[in-house]
Amino acid sequence: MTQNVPLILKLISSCIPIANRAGKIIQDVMKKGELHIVEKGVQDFQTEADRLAQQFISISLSRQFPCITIIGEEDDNGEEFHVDFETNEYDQSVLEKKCPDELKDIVENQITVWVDPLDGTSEYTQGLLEHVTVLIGIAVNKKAVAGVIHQPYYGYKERNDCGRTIWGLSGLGSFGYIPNDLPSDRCILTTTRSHSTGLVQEAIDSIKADEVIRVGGAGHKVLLLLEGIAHAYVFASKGSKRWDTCAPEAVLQAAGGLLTDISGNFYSYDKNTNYQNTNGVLATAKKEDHCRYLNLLPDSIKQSLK
Ligand SMILES: Nc1ncnc2c1ncn2[C@@H]1O[C@H](COP(=O)(O)O)[C@@H](O)[C@H]1OP(=O)(O)O
Ligand SMILES: [Mg+2]
Ligand SMILES: [Mg+2]
Ligand SMILES: [Mg+2]
Repeated sequence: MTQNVPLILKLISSCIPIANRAGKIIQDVMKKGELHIVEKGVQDFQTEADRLAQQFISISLSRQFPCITIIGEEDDNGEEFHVDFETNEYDQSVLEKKCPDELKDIVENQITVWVDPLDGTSEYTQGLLEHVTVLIGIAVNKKAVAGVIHQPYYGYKERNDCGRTIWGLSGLGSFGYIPNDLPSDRCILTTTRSHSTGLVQEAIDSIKADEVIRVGGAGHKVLLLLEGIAHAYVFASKGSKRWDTCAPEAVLQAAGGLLTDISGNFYSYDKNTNYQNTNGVLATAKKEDHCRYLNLLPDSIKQSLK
C-alpha cells in the first residue's frame, strides 16, 4: 500500500494517527483526574500526560522509522511504558497527495522529528483545554518542512467527538482547518499568557495593536494565525524550544505565513542544534507582512535577546 509512496508523505501519514492517539492519552489522564505534576523549572511543568504521550510517540515512530532522529521534549524520564498499539496505520488522504519534487527522494537519515507531546502544559493543568496541542515537526536537514498539529480538545464544549488534526507540507499546502480572511481594518496580535516578562510586553506595546490575544501554547497561537484570527504571534523571550516551533513553522509556511526569531532569522532544526529558541518568536499569517512587524520591533529588544 505504501511501497511507492515517498518517505516524507509516508512519515506524515503515520504521524497523524500517532498524534491522534497521543491526544487520547492526554484526555485519558485528565479523565482519571490525577496529573502527577513535576516542576522542571520556573513556570515549566510536566504531567503524566506529557510523559505518556511522549513515550507513545517516540516508541511508535522509532519502530516504524528506525533511522530517523527523534528529539522530544520529555525524552529523558526513564520510565517504562508499554505501547499496545500497532503503529502501521496511515492517513490515506496524505498518501494520495502528490509529493513536491524536491522532497521525493529524502531518506531517513536526513530527517529529524521534533516532538512536543503536549504543548500548553500550564494551560492543561489549569483546565484551559483548548490551548493544548500535540506537535510533531519534521525537519529535512536543518529546515522545518512538514508538521502535524493535533488539538485534542477542539470543540469539546460542543461535542463529544472533539479534536482535530492540522497538517502541512512545504510546497504542497496545509490541511484540516478553515482558513478565514484576516480582518483588514485592525491589527490583532497573539502572545503568551503564562510566560510574560517586561520585554515580552515592551515588544507587544511597540506594535501598537488593536487587540492582543493571550493564549497558551505555540501550536495554539499558530492555529490562530492559520485560521485568520490573529495577524502575528510575537514572543520576545527565550523559553520556547525547537519542538515548540518546528511543526507550527512548517504548517504556517506551507499556508503562506512565516515564523522566525524576533530578528527575522530562521531557527535551525538540525539534529545537532542547540534546541533553545533563545531569540524569541515572530510569526505572521502572511509572509509578506513579516518584514513590517520586524521593523516595528526596536533594535534594543532584538539585542537584549542575543
Ligand atoms: N519559560 C518557559 N519555560 C518552559 N517552556 C516554555 C517557556 N516559555 C515557553 N515555553 C514553551 O513554549 C510554549 C509556548 O509558550 P507560551 O504558552 O508561553 O506562549 C509553552 O506552552 C511551553 O511549551 P510546553 O507547554 O510544551 O512546555
Ligand atoms: Mg514543557
Ligand atoms: Mg511546548
Ligand atoms: Mg510540551
